[in-house]
Amino acid sequence: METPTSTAEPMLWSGWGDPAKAADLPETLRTLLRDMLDVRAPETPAVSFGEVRLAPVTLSPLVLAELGAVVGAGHVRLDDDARVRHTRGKSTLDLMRVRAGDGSDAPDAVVLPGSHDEVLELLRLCAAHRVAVVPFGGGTSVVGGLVAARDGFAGVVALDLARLNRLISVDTESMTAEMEPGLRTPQAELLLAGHGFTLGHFPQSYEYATLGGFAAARSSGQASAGYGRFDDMVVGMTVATPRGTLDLGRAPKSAAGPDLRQVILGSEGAFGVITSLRLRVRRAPARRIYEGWRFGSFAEGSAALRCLAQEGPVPTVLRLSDETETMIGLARPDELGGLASDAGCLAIVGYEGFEEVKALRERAAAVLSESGGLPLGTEPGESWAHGRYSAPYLRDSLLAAGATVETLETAGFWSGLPRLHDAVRLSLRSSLGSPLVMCHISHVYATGASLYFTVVTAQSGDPLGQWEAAKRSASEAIVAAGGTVSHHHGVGRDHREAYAAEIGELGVEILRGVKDRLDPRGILNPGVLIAP
Ligand SMILES: Cc1cc2nc3c(=O)[nH]c(=O)nc-3n(C[C@H](O)[C@H](O)[C@H](O)COP(=O)(O)OP(=O)(O)OC[C@H]3O[C@@H](n4cnc5c(N)ncnc54)[C@H](O)[C@@H]3O)c2cc1C
Repeated sequence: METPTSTAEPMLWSGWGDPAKAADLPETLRTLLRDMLDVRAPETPAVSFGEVRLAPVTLSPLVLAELGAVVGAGHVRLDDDARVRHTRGKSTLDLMRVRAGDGSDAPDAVVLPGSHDEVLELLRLCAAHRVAVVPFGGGTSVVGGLVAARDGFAGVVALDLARLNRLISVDTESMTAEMEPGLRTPQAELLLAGHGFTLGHFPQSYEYATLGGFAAARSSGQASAGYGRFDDMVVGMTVATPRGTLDLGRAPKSAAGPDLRQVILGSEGAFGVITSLRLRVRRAPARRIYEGWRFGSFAEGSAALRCLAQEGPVPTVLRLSDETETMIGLARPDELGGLASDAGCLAIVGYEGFEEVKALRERAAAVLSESGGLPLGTEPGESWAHGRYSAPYLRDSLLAAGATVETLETAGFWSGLPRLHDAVRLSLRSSLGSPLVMCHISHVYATGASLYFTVVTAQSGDPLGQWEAAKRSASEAIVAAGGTVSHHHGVGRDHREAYAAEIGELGVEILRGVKDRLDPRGILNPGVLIAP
């Protein structure tokens, strides 16, 4: 059993990430916002921490004492700091609400269990007292996955899994590691590095998101072409539910009926709390090379990526920015807003591995060249790798400057991708007037790919309503164009209606049936995934 030696700084309560890394807006971006989007400073600046309005704690002292008896009184927190930091997630809407002083979704208490058995006991108590429970990993949900419906409940607790942060064991022969859900990615990587392994999961939320959150929301990292999505990495898991324990995954693959792991993956805390994961690991690579390729158009670049995804060789990182994103420089955060003069679309192609990297790179280069790509060398790739986690810090500065910036993502089959790309852009433009809409192919498969959109627009007098309406219509456009409402962010509350449209009434009934069996009193994340 190994525990991490370092923990990251607590996340900024009103924005993203480590407060020490707050980013100023480059002058080029300020000009762009003013001249292109007519962005003006907001009339009301963000509130200070002390001005966030929290609802009074409704949980009775008796219930709080019982929770404390399970985890130890020091692990039940009622202070404003803990409550504010466990209010919602990190979507732009979440940030706007808290910056406006709205702490109405704050949990009554934050409870930190230290073992699977403690989680089981907490769930039993909360069911008995009808207390809603929000499993809380890194708090980086961008789909409203951390907001519980309060109606009919005696109160809400955030079940923070940070103390479940051990590497339990490594099976070097099977190349799997059993790890606890509260491990943040840097901690997990550090522990695995001690054994020469890596997970290879590098989402943009890398610094703060946890293993449990990745499994619960079916996350996908920036190197998914090579290492796979997080749900591909999960070979086993233990889940605490109000009805008892589920131990899933006794073999890598099985024909023994439907795979119940798939019921828990993506269930976003609505069916149970993941208390340990058995994960496939890879040997930590000795070589990493990232490079840039330019294509004449998004269509040409997409065809090249499809060719690699279908015929191989498949690089570890494979992404392609559309013309607008290439022009703004989003794929090269160090030069953001510099308005690249050469037209076309930038692809970032990365290789991680060992001796085979050289040959792989040569074979992939031949395919990319034959598909019309122009090699740009490693400089754009290194620039991308250097700035890959910095964009979320800029979002805070953009918000403060009066711009709404948000991302949304989908996936579809290759044949439907152009239609999906057009449909989302059209919908965002018709809702928002003249926003800046950028897109890249973020994850590729043999049969299709994921499209990841970044939208920047001037804030209206009601920025929350403005984005809610735009997001609703974009989700409808995605479903109508045959895409999925989420490739890797999950459902939460924000995508609930669109998800229901995607799976149909019968699909929702199946989920409701599972929930009723595992969580008969409906205490787990009420309102997330399916309507309460
Ligand atoms: C700036 C930014 C960048 C992002 N980039 C990416 C990206 O590149 N790729 C990507 O996939 N996602 C990305 N995300 C989304 C987010 O990081 C992922 O959804 C991630 O999986 C959430 O992990 P978390 O630990 O923060 O979970 P949380 O946000 O704490 O929880 C997410 C959901 O899972 C539930 N949950 C958490 N832990 C458990 C558990 N142990 N058992 C059961 N349920 C649990 C919660 O109740 C909630 O519904 C990004 C988010 C932000 C803010």
